[in-house]
Amino acid sequence: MTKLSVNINKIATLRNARGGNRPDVVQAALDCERFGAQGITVHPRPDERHIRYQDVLDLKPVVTTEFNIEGNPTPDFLELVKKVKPEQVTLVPDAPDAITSNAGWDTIKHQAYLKEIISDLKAIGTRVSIFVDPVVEMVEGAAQTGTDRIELYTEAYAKNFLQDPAKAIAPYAAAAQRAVALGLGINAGHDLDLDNLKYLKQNIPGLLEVSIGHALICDALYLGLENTVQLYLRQLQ
Ligand SMILES: CC(=O)[C@@H](O)[C@H](O)COP(=O)(O)O
Ligand SMILES: NCC(=O)COP(=O)(O)O
Repeated sequence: MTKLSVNINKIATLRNARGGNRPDVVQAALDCERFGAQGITVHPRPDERHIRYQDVLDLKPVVTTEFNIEGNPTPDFLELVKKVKPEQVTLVPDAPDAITSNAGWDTIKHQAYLKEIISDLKAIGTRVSIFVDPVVEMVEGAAQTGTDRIELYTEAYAKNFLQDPAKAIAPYAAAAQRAVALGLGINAGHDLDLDNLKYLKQNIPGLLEVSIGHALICDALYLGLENTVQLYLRQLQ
């Protein structure tokens, strides 16, 4: 079974646009769960452009599915994660000014750095996933860090899917096969949508979780949040 974790970053983007509490991020998370989402993902960036650290603190006591916190493991981020103790933390190498996540970890160059951070996070009982490109050597490096899972960075897949699905999925299938052989759990995310999700699911055996935000929230503007969550869930059946 592949779980759908709804990333609610863009709910917070809309809320922050006017300075009030509309839409209510906590209520949106609870509604996504009520509509069938099996997880809630947030990515509190250093500039708090969307999800704020306070949102994470407000969400933790009320989220009843899996709570996944994504971010670059800065001291402030790690302090927040250790305070909240989510079911999962997903480490990404984003620069503070990145417009969005745009690369996976170099798990060979940063292996010692990641190994130490992952050990600390696992010690608090949080599952750790790290964001990686679909490159077998990066998957092999990830296995050496002690991470529980990898999250395959699917921007390239999404970009190439419409033109040539088989070519787009090939590196992901190879990376996933190596990950399974190394005992790593497989998550995936970034730019997944209603066009490309089913093919990804069909071609990545053992895919445990997809975290989807931008396209899902955009779709919900036209199709409604409840309907949209259930449309995404149907792609994973
Ligand atoms: C890691 C990843 O690809 C996404 O989870 C990321 O959180 C998207 O960030 P923005 O919502 O800021 O684009
Ligand atoms: N880890 C991917 C995620 O949480 C959402 O990415 P996107 O769907 O907003 O591109």
